[in-house]
Amino acid sequence: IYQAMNSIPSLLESLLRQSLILNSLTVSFPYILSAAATTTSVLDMQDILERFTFDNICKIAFDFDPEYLLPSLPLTEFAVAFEYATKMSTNRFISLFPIIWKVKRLLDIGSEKYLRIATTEVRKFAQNIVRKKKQELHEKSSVQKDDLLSRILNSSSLNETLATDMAISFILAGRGTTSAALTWFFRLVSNNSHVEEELIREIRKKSESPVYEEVKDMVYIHASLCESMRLYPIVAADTKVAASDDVLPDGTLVKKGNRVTYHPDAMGRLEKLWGVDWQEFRPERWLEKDSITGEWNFIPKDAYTYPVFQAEPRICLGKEMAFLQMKRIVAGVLRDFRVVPTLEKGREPVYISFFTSKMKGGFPVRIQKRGIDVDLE
Ligand code: HEM
Repeated sequence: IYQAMNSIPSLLESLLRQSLILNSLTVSFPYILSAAATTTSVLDMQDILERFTFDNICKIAFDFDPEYLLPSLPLTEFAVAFEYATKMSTNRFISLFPIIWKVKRLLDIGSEKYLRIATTEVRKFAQNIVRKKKQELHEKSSVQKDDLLSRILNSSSLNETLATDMAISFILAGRGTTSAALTWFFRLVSNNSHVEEELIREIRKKSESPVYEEVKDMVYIHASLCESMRLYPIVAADTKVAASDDVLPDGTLVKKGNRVTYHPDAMGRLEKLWGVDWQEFRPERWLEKDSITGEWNFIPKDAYTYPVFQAEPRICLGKEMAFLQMKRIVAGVLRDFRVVPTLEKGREPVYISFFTSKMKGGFPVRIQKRGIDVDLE
């Protein structure tokens, strides 16, 4: 399993590279945005992005399209169950009196009863995918399948339970993360016209359907995404349990079994790390202008200053893929559309966190079609 895990980052990246012209990005997504641009109706951008990234991760990880991003925006029972299960599991973590949820679980009542129903629903969904995939591989053993699950099932002897757990992990890791990151990104960009102009300038230097190398090369988008995740990290706080006694660099004693939590949301707002202008959304803090060519160069921060994807040895396995996917979506959306939040002036969206963070109540926006060259003047 460990061997299979090690190959995941490059595998994910190459799978996304092959399907860079993502189906829903070329069909459903522009259709929904174009339709919204012809009316004054309000769209929940967070919901659209969640549907899109869910379809996308299922396609890449399992070669299965659940079609949650259709113009009809179908009801998503699985997504509701998944959301409920993550929320209630987080509540268990932060509960002051764990005995309460343990008793409820024992008696199968209240929130614990609903959690059981929701997790059964989630498991059933993932189990179906694994069973179908096994069947498919059995029937067409000579056919080389390119999705992640096929490769993992082919290269290791995972039992069904473990394969199902892995499928659920991938849905959890790939669904709410990039959609939440993009939600905050579009919100920040809509408030910062100079950033938006610089983004459009970069996007318009590339082709209309940028290929892998062009997407990789979009450094201003990359810096803007890093900057927006500094202010609104997707995993706001992350807890570890000490496997043995240890001493932290500042001398704090950590006993075996103690919990230690680090807080990327607090770290991203520390003056000591980011300077007096830490409150500003300023992608330029990640960039340097080449004195000869005038082009931007991206200057990464070390993972301990910016632990948004955690750090080695358990760094996010989907990091490169996530950037590639998010950059492609940003380029696709901003090239043609302007995303205009409809929150009343002065009302700030609320950042909430259940395992992964999101915008409370969704991100209501109007979509406007962008003029060809009007916006850059
Ligand atoms: C903006 C997007 C993302 C962010 C900010 C992010 C962040 C993180 C973080 C903080 C962890 C460590 C969690 C922990 O161990 O406590 C993690 C783990 C992981 N991520 Fe991501 N992630 C993102 C997108 C993705 C995507 C798209 C995938 C691919 C499907 C992915 C796959 C994984 C996997 C498999 C792990 C577990 C690694 C391990 O336990 O060794 N992530 N991610």
